[in-house]
Amino acid sequence: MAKGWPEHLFLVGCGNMAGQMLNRWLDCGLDPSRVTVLRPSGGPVADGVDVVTTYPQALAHGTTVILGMKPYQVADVAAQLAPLCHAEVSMLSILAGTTLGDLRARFPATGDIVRAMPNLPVGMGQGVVALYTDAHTSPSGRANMEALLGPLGLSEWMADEALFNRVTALSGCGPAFLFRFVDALSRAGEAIGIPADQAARMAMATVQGAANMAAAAQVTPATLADQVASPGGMTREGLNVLDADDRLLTLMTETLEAARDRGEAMARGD
Ligand SMILES: NC(=O)C1=CN([C@@H]2O[C@H](COP(=O)(O)OP(=O)(O)OC[C@H]3O[C@@H](n4cnc5c(N)ncnc54)[C@H](OP(=O)(O)O)[C@@H]3O)[C@@H](O)[C@H]2O)C=CC1
Ligand SMILES: O=C(O)[C@@H]1CCC=N1
Repeated sequence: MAKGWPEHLFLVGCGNMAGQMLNRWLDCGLDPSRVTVLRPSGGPVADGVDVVTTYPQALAHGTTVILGMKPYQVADVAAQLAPLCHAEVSMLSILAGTTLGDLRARFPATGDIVRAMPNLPVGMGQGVVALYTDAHTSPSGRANMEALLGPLGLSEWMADEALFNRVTALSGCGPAFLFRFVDALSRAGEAIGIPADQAARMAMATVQGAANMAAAAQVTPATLADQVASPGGMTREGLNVLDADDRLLTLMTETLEAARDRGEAMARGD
């Protein structure tokens, strides 16, 4: 690893998620000539990045492989990729519901293997990346992955792999849940009579401003909500709807549980 970047980066799949990661790395100074992307379509990725549709003859020492295809493709990919892997190859998997043990079994000769769960805002350097590895990964391997993932946003090691599907539900899937919320806020505004285009603009700007404020605040989001709500005023009436029988909390808990359970089913091969 030189200056925080791997000598070579080999991405297997580069769609919505891995594409955001790569864009951020390139924006932050990764030399595109170090990057090879394997994607069946062969479509271009970025200036200077080599795109291939078949596997190379070998992977050079110092290569970091990113598994960025769909989880159900791991068996097909391993059949072709595992023979190329060796102790001087590191691997970062972003496959949801695919355990480290499964990866070690499919890529037994690989050196360091790290499981990561990013989310889409990594493309802006404002993502969240959960990480997990085992004792087979060297301290330098951990440090190298931390350096690679640093430009993507907040990254945190999980102490227990059992937490991985749970954190995937929260931060990996989380952007989709927030996008739904923005859409619902906008459509609810329209439902009470605000012109649709204005409701959409104002909902988006409200969420953006409120999220930025919450991130910078010295108090919790729960306290901030109370600061908006004047006693006897409008906000309190609205919060009473969200809070009745813990309605919003229950909805969010059920949402995360459903996503978590799907990850656990995927890990069982269902
Ligand atoms: N989307 C998200 O928000 C998140 C996704 N993930 C994980 O990221 C991974 C990819 O998801 P996402 O980016 O949404 O999916 P996409 O469908 O956008 O991208 C999949 C990529 O895999 C490539 N591909 C398809 N078949 C193969 C194959 N047989 N061998 C190698 N590559 C192949 C595709 O090639 P081509 O470009 O040619 O079509 C494409 O580049 C998943 O494992 C998912 O669990 C993790 C966190 C968040
Ligand atoms: O939906 C999925 O399975 C992946 C995992 C997190 C976000 N997308």
